[in-house]
Order: sequence, then structure tokens, then C-alpha cells
Amino acid sequence: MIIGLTGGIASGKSTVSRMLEERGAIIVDADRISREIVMPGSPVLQTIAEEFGADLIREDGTLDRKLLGAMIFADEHKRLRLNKIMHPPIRAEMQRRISEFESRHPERLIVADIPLLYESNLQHMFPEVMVVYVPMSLQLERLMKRDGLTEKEAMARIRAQMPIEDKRRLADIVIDNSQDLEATAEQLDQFMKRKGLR
Ligand SMILES: CC(C)(COP(=O)(O)OP(=O)(O)OC[C@H]1O[C@@H](n2cnc3c(N)ncnc32)[C@H](O)[C@@H]1O)[C@@H](O)C(=O)NCCC(=O)NCCS
Ligand SMILES: Nc1ncnc2c1ncn2[C@@H]1O[C@H](COP(=O)(O)OP(=O)(O)OP(=O)(O)O)[C@@H](O)[C@H]1O
Repeated sequence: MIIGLTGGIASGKSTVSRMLEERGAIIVDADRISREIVMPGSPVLQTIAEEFGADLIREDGTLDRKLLGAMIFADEHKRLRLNKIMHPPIRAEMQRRISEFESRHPERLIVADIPLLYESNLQHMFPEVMVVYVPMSLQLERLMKRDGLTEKEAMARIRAQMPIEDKRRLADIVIDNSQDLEATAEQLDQFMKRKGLR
């Protein structure tokens, strides 16, 4: 069994995927893959440096994520160019891992954690999509606090995605993460039970 997991930036996807993992699920994480494909010396990192400037590669060969983030969230054209470079290899690696886990662990729940699932029109890959929802005001508050961003910087990141209210409407399963962690865990226990996974 597989589901897609998405939400808005800082709505709590990582928090929920950790909880699902504790409940026996296998997580395939698009953000983690997006870090792996830009490891020092990788062809994707090389392309990024050619397109956006060699100063994005630090002395130790790693990508300066902070600088690239500041660049792409301030300029839609650059963000779309980066998506064109990164999304195909991320998607290919996601597919590869999903197929591998599906054949190795047919009895387990596989959760594909994809921040831009709806923006990239990937909902058709999954029989059901779970959206981690918080109202936008709380998303903004948690994002500013977690990443030390100003309100303006945080809003630029939120605006680079489909509004969370739209994602909530498209969802097959909504997890409300606006209360405490126990309240979120309780909804996941109910979900696992409904699916006969617990
Ligand atoms: C710009 C980068 C280097 C900033 O790195 P940083 O470590 O600060 O953030 P991180 O990777 O943890 O992403 C945090 C969140 O930002 C949001 N986000 C990231 N990239 C994008 C994007 N291109 N468009 C909209 N939102 C995005 C997602 O909600 C993601 O969960 C990085 O986000 C990146 O490589 N982005 C391009 C790849 C991508 O689209 N990733 C998200 C989906 S897989
Ligand atoms: N129920 C909750 N109550 C209070 N804080 C929470 C709750 N859920 C998550 N948080 C905090 O909110 C922030 C965002 O959560 P998390 O990192 O899980 O979001 P995310 O959707 O994975 O983010 P991103 O899109 O950037 O990858 C984190 O600092 C996390 O500790």
C-alpha cells in the first residue's frame, strides 16, 4: 500500500512522516533525495553552478543552500529554472526507491513525502494523498521560528507554493497539525487503524 504525503512549507510533513515511521511505515523523502543529488562532485551540482554561479559551491565542495534558497525564493524565473534541473532526477530516484520497497516489503505502508506533489501534478501516482494542514498564519509563525526568517522571507517561500487551503480541498486524507503533537499522533493512529495496519 502506498500514499502520497504533502502539505505546505513548515506545515509538519517531516513531523508526520516521523510519526508514521514509528508506526511501521517506510518513508521515501523527496527533500532528502534533493540533498543527495547535489552532493559534492555530482553532475546536478555542476549544472547548478554553471546556471546560477560558481560562488554557490563552498570551499569544501558542498552547495551553499542558504544562498541558493535566497536566490530562488526572491526570483520566480530562477526558481522555475532550478526546478527544471532538479525535479527530473528527484522524480526518477523517488520512483526507483518506491518500486524497490514495493517489491521488497509488499506488506508495509510506503509513504512518499513530496512537498510539491500537487504543484508538480503527481497526485495520479497515488491512490490517496494525505495533506498535513495548518492555517497559513500558523505556517508562517512556525516557518519564521524554525528557519530564523523575517516575515517577508517566510511569505516569499509560502507564496512559491499552492495555497494550503487549496491543498486541503484536494486531499483524500487531511491531518490537522494545528494542535499539539499528541493530537496529530491520535489522528495517525486512527488512520492506521482504518487501513487495518495496526
Ligand atoms: C533551494 C534549496 C537549496 C534550499 O535549501 P534549504 O535547505 O534551505 O531548504 P529545504 O531543501 O529543506 O526545503 C525546505 C522546503 O522548502 C520548500 N521548497 C524547496 N524548494 C522549493 C521550490 N523549488 N518551490 C517551492 N517550494 C520549495 C519545500 O516545502 C521544502 O520542504 C532547496 O530547497 C532545493 O534544492 N530546492 C529545489 C528542489 C525542490 O524543488 N525541492 C522541494 C521538492 S523535492
Ligand atoms: N503540532 C505541532 N506543534 C508545535 N510545533 C510543531 C508541530 N508540528 C510541527 N511543529 C514544528 O513546526 C516546524 C515545521 O514542522 P516540520 O519541519 O515537520 O514541517 P515540514 O512540513 O516538514 O517543513 P518543510 O516543508 O520545510 O520541509 C518545526 O519546527 C516543528 O518542530
